[in-house]
Order: sequence, then C-alpha cells, then structure tokens
Amino acid sequence: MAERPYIVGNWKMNGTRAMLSEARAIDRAAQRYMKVEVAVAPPYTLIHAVHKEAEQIGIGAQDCHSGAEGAHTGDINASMVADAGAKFVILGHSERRQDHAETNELINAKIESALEAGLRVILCCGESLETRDAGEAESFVLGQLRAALPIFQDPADRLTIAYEPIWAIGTGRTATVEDIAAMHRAIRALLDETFGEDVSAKVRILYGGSVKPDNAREILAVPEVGGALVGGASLSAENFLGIVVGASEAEEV
Ligand SMILES: O=C(CO)COP(=O)(O)O
Repeated sequence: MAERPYIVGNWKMNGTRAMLSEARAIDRAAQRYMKVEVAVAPPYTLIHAVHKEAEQIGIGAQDCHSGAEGAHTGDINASMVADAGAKFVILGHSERRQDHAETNELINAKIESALEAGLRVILCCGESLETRDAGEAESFVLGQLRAALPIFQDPADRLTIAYEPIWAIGTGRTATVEDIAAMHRAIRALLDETFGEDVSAKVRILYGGSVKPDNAREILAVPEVGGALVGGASLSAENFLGIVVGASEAEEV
C-alpha cells in the first residue's frame, strides 16, 4: 500500500460550534495513531474554527465553487476555503451530483480551481443500485474518473480517489469486501494506465459508504483499500476514532 491509510470524516450538513469539542477530541486522540492520516471536512462555517483547534488532523472542505471571487451570492470558492485553513476539498460527491445536478464538466472546473488554489482533491465516484444491478458499475465508475483524471498534472501530491457506491451511503448497507476489492482493482488499473505505475502507487483509493467502527477493520484490511471516507460515523469522536483504531489494526495485519 502506498502511504499511511487515510481516514477522512465528511461531516456533510452537520455541525455547529458544539462540534468543536468533538474535533478537539479527534485531534488529540489522532496523535496516538501516527500510522494513520486523519482528516475532517466540516461545513464551511466551521472550517476556520476546526483548523484553529487542530494540531494533528488535516482539514478540508466539502465543496467549492469553480470560479474566482465575484457576484455569486451564497457561494464559496477554492481560495476562500484555503484561506480558512482547508488543505483539501471533496469534489464530485454523489450528493452534490444529485442534489445540485453537478456534471463532470462542472466538477472538472472545480478541480481546476481547487488545484490552482493549492488544495488537494478527494475525487468521489460511485454507482447507483440500478447501475450495479444492470452490471454496469465498473464502466460507470471508470467513466466518471476518465472524465477528470487528465486534469491532474501532479496526481501523486494532489489526488485521492473515494469510491462510494451510492446505495451504501447512509443506508447501513456496505458493499462486500469482494465488491470493494474488485472496484478498487479496476480503479487502480485505470490510474496505472493514465499516470504510470509509480505515480499511481502514490494515489490512495478510499472506500466510503456506511463505514463504522465494527466493519472498519475488515474493510481497511482489503489490500486495495487505502482508507475510508466516513459520513455518519464521523460525527462522534468515539465512533470516528473507532474507525481510526480499525485502520491502525488493519495496518498491523
Ligand atoms: O458519503 C459518505 C462519505 O462521503 C458516506 O456516508 P456514510 O458513512 O454516512 O454512509
């Protein structure tokens, strides 16, 4: 496996300043698990406050606008999140693709502006249940990635992929380890083909979708899995740290 396992909490539309104590607890505990890289992506409103609390963990944003500053009421761009303390941004999440009709073209424009602002990108991909049942999961996911990968000039430093099957997000239903391994292998083959094996080896592929303390170790022990993108279970320090412990134990196997 390329680098340390990477465990990222995506808080989604959750969290007021009351969450800062959880962030502090995550940060302090993460210092005991240096074999694991830990990060959280709070909502925009908390990025700066969590950044100020954090000594160990990485801080990111869940989205950014594709443009420079200007007349876009309610929007936040990449340089603004970087200025608030974010080091990475999650782009292409299925909830943005669905709720905000984000296309591959728009996601690409966001990737470009994120890279320009010096941010790393966690690029999400994943199929719906209908697509999986139709036997088209792999071609769909690889198609999403093929649309974006050419933008990355320096993927080793800047790119992480997150495979999140839509039907496993927030449902309590996880993909089987065989399905996860198969999709991660297909994504790795595409990265090898696009960037060459040496560079590809430095790009981690995370799994996301109902990762919890009780299944983290099994999922993270899959050799192709480089970490996890965690939604619901990242909202409590206890649960999130349970996943960090799972990642640390999976490393030792
Ligand atoms: O979408 C996810 C992370 O980005 C996964 O969410 P859950 O862990 O709540 O299923």
